[in-house]
Amino acid sequence: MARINLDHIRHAYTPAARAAGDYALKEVHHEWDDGGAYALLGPSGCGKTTLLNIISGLLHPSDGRIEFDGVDVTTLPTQARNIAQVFQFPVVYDTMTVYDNLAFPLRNRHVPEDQVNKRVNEILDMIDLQPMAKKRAQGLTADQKQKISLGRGLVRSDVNAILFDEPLTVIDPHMKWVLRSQLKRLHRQSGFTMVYVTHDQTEALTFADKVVVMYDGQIVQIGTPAELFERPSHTFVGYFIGSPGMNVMPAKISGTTATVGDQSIALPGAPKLASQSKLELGIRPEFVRLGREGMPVTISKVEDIGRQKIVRARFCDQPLSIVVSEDADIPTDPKITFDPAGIGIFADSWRVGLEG
Ligand SMILES: Nc1ncnc2c1ncn2[C@@H]1O[C@H](COP(=O)(O)OP(=O)(O)OP(=O)(O)O)[C@@H](O)[C@H]1O
Repeated sequence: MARINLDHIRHAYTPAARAAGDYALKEVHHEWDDGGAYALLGPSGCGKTTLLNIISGLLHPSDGRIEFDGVDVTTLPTQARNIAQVFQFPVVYDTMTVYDNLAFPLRNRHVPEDQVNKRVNEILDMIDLQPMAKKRAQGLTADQKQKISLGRGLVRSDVNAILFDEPLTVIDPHMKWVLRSQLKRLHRQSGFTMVYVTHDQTEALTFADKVVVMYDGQIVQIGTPAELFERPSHTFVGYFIGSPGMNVMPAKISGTTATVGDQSIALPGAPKLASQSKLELGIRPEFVRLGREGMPVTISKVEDIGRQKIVRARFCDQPLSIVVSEDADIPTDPKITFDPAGIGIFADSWRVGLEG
């Protein structure tokens, strides 16, 4: 397993790149722990695959260096990086049996046959394909084939890292849940360094210890699922993580008071603002309290989602979502307050600290 050091990496697909906007991947400078489970999460086109391909060696970055355990691998081809990869669509040898497909990476490295047998059987149990071990891969369904691809990615125990590129896309929803939990368990048992690309927040949050949120070619935050929820560093993280996402509204700040429309909101401290910039107040729907006291809102819709209700409202001419418990009373003259612990102030989309 390896520690992965991304040292001032940038990548542009156009050779004459100059401006920041020319780069599909803007500067990335991070060190990822040996044995960590990282999910690269973000919308289509934000640069996840570009970063993954730089780690795997399919792509050489325009600038910067990449190291595995302190060894510079920036210009090494994929084969020389000792990694396993699982792609979005199955890559299997149709004429081989399921067993032989899984054994292939081990036999290729001359692992003794008794160890091959032990390891392949462990993986067959894990991906639930033991009954099909002797069948040729040819007649299998797409999700069975993808399970073989996943198994092949996991079968070796001597790799630097395992890279997954949206590996559960073709898997049916129930099996997706099962495989996600198994991957998590396997990560805990094995201590592999894993990097998992997805645009699905549930996949990222259940799989990863650390979620790497990407937006517009940048990493906007690396954090545990709880950190991303409680302290989003960027408004994008606020509304991409969580359902519904964080409420973000334009605000004016004076000392420890934020003003939204004609309403004044007391802050737990004065924001440390450097210069005039676009200022916003962010608050997750779970931290908005609905009752008979506070600031007036107009409710447009109440959605019952089982144990909770989502109240869609307007506050100072801005859309506002509120999460309340399923048995909560919805007042006829609704008012809201903001839990100070849940308020964030953002300048040019980035969270600013509060004094005190
Ligand atoms: N081979 C290429 N040549 C030119 N531009 C590319 C190439 N590959 C990707 N891009 C561009 O680079 C940016 C980042 O793409 P990338 O595939 O890394 O994003 P992504 O987050 O993985 O998206 P998706 O989830 O859709 O795969 C996009 O604007 C994309 O159009």
